[in-house]
Amino acid sequence: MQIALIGYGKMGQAIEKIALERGHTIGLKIDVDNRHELNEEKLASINVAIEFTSPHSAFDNIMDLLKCKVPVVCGSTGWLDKKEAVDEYCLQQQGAFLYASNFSVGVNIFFELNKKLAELMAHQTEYRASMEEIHHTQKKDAPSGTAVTLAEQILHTIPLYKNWVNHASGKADELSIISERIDPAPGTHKVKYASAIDDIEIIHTAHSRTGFATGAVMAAEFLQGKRGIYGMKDVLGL
Ligand SMILES: NC(=O)C1=CN([C@@H]2O[C@H](COP(=O)(O)OP(=O)(O)OC[C@H]3O[C@@H](n4cnc5c(N)ncnc54)[C@H](OP(=O)(O)O)[C@@H]3O)[C@@H](O)[C@H]2O)C=CC1
Ligand SMILES: O=C(O)C1=N[C@H](C(=O)O)C[C@H](O)C1
Repeated sequence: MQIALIGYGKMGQAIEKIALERGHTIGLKIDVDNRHELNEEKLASINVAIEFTSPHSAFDNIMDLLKCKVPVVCGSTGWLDKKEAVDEYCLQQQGAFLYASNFSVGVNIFFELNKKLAELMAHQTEYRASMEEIHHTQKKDAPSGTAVTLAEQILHTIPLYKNWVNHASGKADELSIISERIDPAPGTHKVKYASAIDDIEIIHTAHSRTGFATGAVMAAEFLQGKRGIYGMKDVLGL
């Protein structure tokens, strides 16, 4: 498969390594200084583009790729207020789009665990839920995209919580997400239910970026030749 890497930072480079190991070729690398090369001519031989840039650039990159009829795997976080517009444009273009706030197999299993735990805790009113995420100091967005996914799952399942906030909240109907920035931290997420009697915690700790990069390449392999909107659940059959 011929892959275009949109964003050649920490994740772009990790993805390149895994893609080559899995027998793919990198046909195009786009970064800030050659952004003008994201055009139909340069993308002509590309099977799938993998976009890992930043919260501010992801939307424009995705739209340009869909316009050029290139299937897009996107891992950039912090732009989800525009996801509906992307999905709509993708369907209009009869294109293919796959977004995941976290591509690692472990975190996608953790998402399933989080939903199940929230179901079990939904009516246990003596417990209070809270979340914590820890990442490296270069991370641009807070809370992390993964933390937002986990929080949305809890809000969807436990009627008590009306919204999440990115600070310690004393309000009963707010779910607190605490963000810490420490080097080196590829990504740690904790969900805690605390009561006077005991605490229940689930934690996922990434040891490196290899899991995110491997999942992104698996997603690209899945998306090649498809149309429509997908997530990692489709790739992993969860
Ligand atoms: N879904 C997942 O599993 C994961 C998601 N992420 C997310 O991926 C994104 C990237 O993370 P990471 O690789 O660590 O970040 P980096 O800052 O290391 O890399 C981002 C790269 O994108 C480039 N870039 C910025 N703007 C544009 C643009 N308009 N067009 C093309 N390239 C651009 C940057 O260039 P320059 O350096 O010149 O600014 C940089 O090389 C973040 O949003 C992060 O949250 C990260 C890990 C896993
Ligand atoms: O920026 C990162 O590094 C990461 N970003 C993703 C997120 O925002 O959840 C995934 C992972 O935690 C690493």
